[in-house]
Amino acid sequence: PEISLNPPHNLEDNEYIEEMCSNVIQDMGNYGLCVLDNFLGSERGKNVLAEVLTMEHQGVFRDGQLVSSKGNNEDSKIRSDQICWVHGKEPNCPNIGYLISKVDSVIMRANKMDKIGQLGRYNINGRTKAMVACYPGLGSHYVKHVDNPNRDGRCITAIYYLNLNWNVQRSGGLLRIFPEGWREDKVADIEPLFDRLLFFWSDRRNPHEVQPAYNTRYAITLWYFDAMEREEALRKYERENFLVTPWSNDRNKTTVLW
Ligand SMILES: O=C(O)CCC(=O)Nc1cc2ccccc2cn1
Ligand SMILES: [Mn+2]
Repeated sequence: PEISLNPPHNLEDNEYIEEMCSNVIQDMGNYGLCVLDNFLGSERGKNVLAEVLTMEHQGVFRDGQLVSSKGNNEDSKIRSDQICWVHGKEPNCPNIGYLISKVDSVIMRANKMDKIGQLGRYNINGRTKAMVACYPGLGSHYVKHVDNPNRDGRCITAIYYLNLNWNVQRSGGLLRIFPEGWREDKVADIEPLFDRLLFFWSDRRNPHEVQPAYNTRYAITLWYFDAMEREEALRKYERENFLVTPWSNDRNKTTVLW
């Protein structure tokens, strides 16, 4: 009989997705974070990387926050992440679109499958656009912070890393998460490895920082909304007519609802 080599990444295949979702449910329940390696497989992963590199060459990245490396004089300032928001339906990035649709299906599936855990208590009904980030490798870093400290509606952060042959000893760029409730001296050190997908709760449970990077470091981030929290945030912000996307001063709409 034909030996069917199960392709390493049959993301089209339901039972593969189901198995992945039970990992997500379990790890989010136990640790508040979850790492899925080889998420797309190396070929698809490289296609996504190629699209990000093309964007970078086209100069679409907007300079991120300014962080001063030494004194505060202008020339000593280095840019931290450079970012660009992508819908995923743009004609020039079908592979970023494919990545987004696969992350969406894992999150939506896990949200429905989870009957007892925290993940099942959310009603995940949308997300931000994809934030493509590039850290220039000049020691650029990201100071310790919480993604959603004030209930703006975001419940899960999903980060897809694109860095081929990344070596933290040589290149730094480690993501260090300080999960609330873990012992004081325990942290989660996540290497930004190629084709790695990371989920973590976006709120105060997961303060995190990016340590200085010495090679260019690429990542794509999606933030998923809980319907209820997002609804409350929109009501609250509209009353105080705050920017309803406190995470980005990106004028155009950065939210997508299913
Ligand atoms: O690249 C990583 O490993 C994580 C980096 C990271 O935390 N990025 C990030 C980027 C952000 C940009 C705007 C507003 C809030 C933000 C919060 N977090
Ligand atoms: Mn963050």
